[in-house]
Amino acid sequence: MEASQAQDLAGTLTDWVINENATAVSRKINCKTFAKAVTRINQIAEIAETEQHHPDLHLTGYRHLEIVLTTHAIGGLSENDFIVAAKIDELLK
Ligand SMILES: C[C@H](O)[C@H](O)[C@H]1CNC2=NC(N)=NC(=O)C2=N1
Repeated sequence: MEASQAQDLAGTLTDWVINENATAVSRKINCKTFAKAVTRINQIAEIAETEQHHPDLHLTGYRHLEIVLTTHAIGGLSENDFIVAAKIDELLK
């Protein structure tokens, strides 16, 4: 999709940031424990498998999870990224 459309959609997702060239959106969550972070990863994996659209998940500092969504097939953002982002937001709220 066009960068301007991606920026508009990203603007509706308050907890996500869009990168400079509008090719990815990301959200960071701080979990209380390593085990809770791994539970989140598994819940997000289930959404990804259902949607057949998969985020990059970075678990660092043992309990800080960054979720990055981009559509690898096009090297940019697609509607699928925003669908998965909304489902992750629903999970986390
Ligand atoms: C066939 C299969 O659905 C595709 O290869 C999917 C799988 N999940 C994917 N996830 C993401 N983020 N980008 C893709 O291009 C992608 N491709």
